[in-house]
Amino acid sequence: MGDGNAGSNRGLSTNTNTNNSNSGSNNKPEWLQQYDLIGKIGEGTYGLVFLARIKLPTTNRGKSIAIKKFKQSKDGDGVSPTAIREIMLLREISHENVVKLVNVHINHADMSLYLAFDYAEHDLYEIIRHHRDKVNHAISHYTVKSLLWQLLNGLNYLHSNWIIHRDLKPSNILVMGEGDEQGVVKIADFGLARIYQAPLRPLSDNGVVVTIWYRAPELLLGAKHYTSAVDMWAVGCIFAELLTLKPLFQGAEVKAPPNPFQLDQLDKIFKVLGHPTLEKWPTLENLPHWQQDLQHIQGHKYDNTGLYNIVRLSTKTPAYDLLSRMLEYDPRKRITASQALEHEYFQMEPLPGRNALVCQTGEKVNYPTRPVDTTTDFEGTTSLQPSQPVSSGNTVSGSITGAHGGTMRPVPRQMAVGGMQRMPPQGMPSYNLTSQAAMGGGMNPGGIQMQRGVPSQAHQQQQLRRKDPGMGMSGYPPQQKSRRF
Ligand SMILES: Nc1ncnc2c1ncn2[C@@H]1O[C@H](COP(=O)(O)OP(=O)(O)OP(=O)(O)O)[C@@H](O)[C@H]1O
Repeated sequence: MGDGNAGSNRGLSTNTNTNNSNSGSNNKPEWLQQYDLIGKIGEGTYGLVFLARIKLPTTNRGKSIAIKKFKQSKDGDGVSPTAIREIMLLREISHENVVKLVNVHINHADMSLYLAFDYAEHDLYEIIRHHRDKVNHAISHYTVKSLLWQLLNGLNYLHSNWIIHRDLKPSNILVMGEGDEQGVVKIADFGLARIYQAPLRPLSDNGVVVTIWYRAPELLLGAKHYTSAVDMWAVGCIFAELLTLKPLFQGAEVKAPPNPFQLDQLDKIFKVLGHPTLEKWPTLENLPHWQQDLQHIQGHKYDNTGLYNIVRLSTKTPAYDLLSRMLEYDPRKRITASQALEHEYFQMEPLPGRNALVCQTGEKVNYPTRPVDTTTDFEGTTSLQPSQPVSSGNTVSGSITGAHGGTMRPVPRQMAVGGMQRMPPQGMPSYNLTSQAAMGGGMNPGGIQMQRGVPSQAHQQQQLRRKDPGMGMSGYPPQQKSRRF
């Protein structure tokens, strides 16, 4: 990888062996033989996400893993040493509410990158969609509160470690399916924007559009520097979406690099919250797009529709109070993750719990498992075995189906043509990647322990139960210990 020291400096055993030859059968690169590749589960700005199982003989045998394959940058310069250092830092991040990066693999030939994460069966995008489109009723107060508390808890940990997520949105907030961690929230995708040093624009040219719906007003107005407050704005938007099942501010993105004036998105925000004033947000006038805002927007009359109307909460409720503090215009006044965890909303019944996927009564809530496209391999083009049973619950009996017979997600967020939802079953357009035959030299290949695979238990058969207080949560701030977790 050209920068093997990045890991060893962090006390990791980086394997800088540049032997890219294949070993074993099936013409697979050495590192890939640790896994059974099941199929593609998603596509984002930076690449494709695959479901795989650990198959080598260790205690983790059969464990589901999400492997995120990063595209080559447009100029084909691979992964920079700086990016590698960032990634190795991410390996040290460890918190129950943050998805675990379990391994890093590099294709030395073109420096393409594969990150292996713990697999989570659900995400907030799908949970919200399920309630909105399938069951047609709101998410329970207990579940909303438990999801939000855990999201804030993970975020508080990241912020305490000087990591700003920058791209929080429902699909990046994962929720564990069946098992010890059932119903536990895991923040995914943190730190990746920094790796690519592309804060507001994706490198991708695959038609996937980066959503701006969760973007903080200071960024929309051209702020150059991120602070942790941008994440809190996104959490506010997500909180509202959990309550209403609809994105709070659905603006249309202006696509002109770098960081253009996002008129429509700002307009959507101002319609709900009113136009910000210099009195409430004094540093507003220093923002690069403020003048444009004056020209384009200030003439508009914003009849403040009222956030409370949209989320249908009385302004006197703690839930509304917390939400409005998250959606405070001035980032310096916006509530922090640690303050939010202490908010009255979390002190009152129903108290948040560790397993968010149960009702307050303890009854399980069933959500569909992730659809898996078993026809797409790591190259994004060719066919895997046509139909494999997917034992984490994704019993796949076709090319793009889920356990409940659903198809791949319909066009999500602002997904444009080329996103997986519009993918024809035959596969995806290919992109530049050295053939698997050239792959190898997995970084820290011993990073995960493996055993020969056995199928994992059938999914969604066990009754979900609320976990006891204080169960095995790592990294919780001391003041949270008395909570139900
Ligand atoms: N560890 C994981 N386990 C299970 N699914 C995952 C995991 N990480 C990501 N996913 C899923 O894979 C899909 C694509 O994720 P990815 O992060 O690449 O894109 P995104 O979040 O949809 O968009 P973007 O990359 O533009 O932010 C999403 O549905 C996401 O929930």
